[in-house]
Amino acid sequence: MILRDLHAKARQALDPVHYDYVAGGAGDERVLADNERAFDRYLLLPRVLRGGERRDTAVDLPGAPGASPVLVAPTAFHRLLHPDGEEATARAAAAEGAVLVTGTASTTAVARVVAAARGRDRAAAVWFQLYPHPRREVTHALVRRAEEAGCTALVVTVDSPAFGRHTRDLRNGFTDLPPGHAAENMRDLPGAPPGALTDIPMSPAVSWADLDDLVRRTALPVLLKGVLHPADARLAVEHGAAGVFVSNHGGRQCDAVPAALDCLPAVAAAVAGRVPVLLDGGVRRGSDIAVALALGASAVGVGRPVVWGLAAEGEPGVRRVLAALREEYDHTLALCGGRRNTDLTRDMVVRKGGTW
Ligand SMILES: Cc1cc2nc3c(=O)[nH]c(=O)nc-3n(C[C@H](O)[C@H](O)[C@H](O)COP(=O)(O)O)c2cc1C
Ligand SMILES: CCCCC(=O)C(=O)O
Repeated sequence: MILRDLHAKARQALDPVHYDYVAGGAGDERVLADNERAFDRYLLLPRVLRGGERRDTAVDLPGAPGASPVLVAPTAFHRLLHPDGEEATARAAAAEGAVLVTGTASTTAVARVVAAARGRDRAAAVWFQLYPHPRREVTHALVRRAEEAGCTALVVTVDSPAFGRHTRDLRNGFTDLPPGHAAENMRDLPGAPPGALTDIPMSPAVSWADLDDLVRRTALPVLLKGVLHPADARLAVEHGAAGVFVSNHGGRQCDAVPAALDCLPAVAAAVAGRVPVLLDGGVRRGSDIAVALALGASAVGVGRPVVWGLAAEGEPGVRRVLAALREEYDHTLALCGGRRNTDLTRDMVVRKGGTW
């Protein structure tokens, strides 16, 4: 309910073109719709008489011990959506104990984002989402910026060998950031001065060799974001990834893929507990988190709900979103007879209308 209210408020507050940028997806927005709908296809089967007075929902993630199971997924251009921008998001995430995945396409430089988070909680974990650049030296410069800023992991987005065709943006002609906004992490790097959306270049030539190069080059754990095929999940582990995000980019890339949730069980089986599996796409309720964790995720990311909270109310809005999800999840865990996240097991999820 809180999430729905904040979404409505954000819609009122935002320029319709910017609203469409956030809300929209690729193609006919089939995947966008299915990400949320997928959660309606799964139900929880609680266990009884085995809970406890206290619950512990914290999870140990790479570079983020004792984190909330709800992460802030990377979303671009926060200053476009609220004047306090990424720094407000960072303070809110830190206050709620949530890992912030800050993006390459940030309208605030990564050093300032991390400083804002650490100003609120000295132990706050900020991960840097990286779009590998077609020129390796630019990728390396971005990684150095993230390392120097104090990020504790890299999240390499691998579902974007090409820019997504966002139907609403094409219709609205949304190609440039308004004056006064820029992708600050790209500043003073080789390439065009950052102002157009496509100044974050994406390359179909990025390969596993580039991942190997990154893993060799940085001491930070490297996670992959945008893995759907179990064979790729296996390769990711073999190439040294410290975690895998099952994600279809919120329905913004290929509009003919399964819902993220539907890909989770096979990816979790392929990874077989060797590294954490995370999921994003369509998570809107505490029970969605419980279903994802039961199907093999260690934690979930939320994208649009965080942006709606930011656009509607700034830092307090983001806090409300993260707190509501965490509290609802904790309540669901209690109702399922669990004390820890790992008490939610595969057998406690059934398909609607059927059983196992
Ligand atoms: C407005 C917007 C911007 C995004 N920008 C990025 C980005 O820069 N890098 C990235 O890896 N994913 C990006 N994503 C994808 C999110 O990280 C995430 O995968 C997706 O939003 C999750 O789905 P949800 O919005 O249903 O929670 C973006 C998503 C949205 C909605
Ligand atoms: C312009 C950088 C890409 C942002 C993005 O990933 C998205 O809008 O989905």
